[in-house]
Amino acid sequence: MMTFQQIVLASHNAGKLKELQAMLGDTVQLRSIGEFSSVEPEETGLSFVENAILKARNAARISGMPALADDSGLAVDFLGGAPGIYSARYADGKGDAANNAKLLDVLKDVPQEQRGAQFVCVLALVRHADDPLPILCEGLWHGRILSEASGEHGFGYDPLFWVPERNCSSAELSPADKNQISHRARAMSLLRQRLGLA
Ligand SMILES: O=c1nc[nH]c2c1ncn2[C@H]1C[C@H](O)[C@@H](COP(=O)(O)OP(=O)(O)OP(=O)(O)O)O1
Ligand SMILES: [Mg+2]
Repeated sequence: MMTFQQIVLASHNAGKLKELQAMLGDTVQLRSIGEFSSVEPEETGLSFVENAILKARNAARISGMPALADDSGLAVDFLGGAPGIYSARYADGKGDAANNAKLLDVLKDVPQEQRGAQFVCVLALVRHADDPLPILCEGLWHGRILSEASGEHGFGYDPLFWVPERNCSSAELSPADKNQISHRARAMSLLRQRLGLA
């Protein structure tokens, strides 16, 4: 079994840090890569797995610590899985509000029953920068894209993501509830099992 007291989180996204730390509990402390560097690596991979590994290795190299990365995004059925790994860059780096506005616009004439989508999360944990055996865990969350934004919690595409099992948007869920059922929660549950924390 691997034990870690501190892991560096290879993410500059404060929403992810908050959610992942809440899921991990206080046995493992996540430190933000932002404490070590403000430079974000270019996400050149073609898959969530590749980008998660790339970010984890980069953070381990910079910090000298074991590193956890989260590569995640929204895969919309009608768009053949787009924006997918490009979710954060969908509106050319203009941020969450612009990404959401673009998605609403692209789907404006698409009827309800064709608005299915999945949130995807891949977690990659490396013990050191050159680790030949990263731990990889994936989680999916099925829902639908709303035709207007709703809710104030969460981050990213949460206001546009309808959660069928709760009858509300992901941004209307309490943080604790989202952390029980989200794509990230599913991936983290697998990771906790792999680390012997579950
Ligand atoms: O629970 C979520 N609720 C709403 N939106 C979400 C969620 N999970 C991922 N997303 C969206 C945000 C971003 O548009 C993309 C992740 O992109 P991704 O590159 O993995 O993260 P990021 O650039 O924000 O931070 P970083 O790469 O430093 O970890 O998917
Ligand atoms: Mg990113």
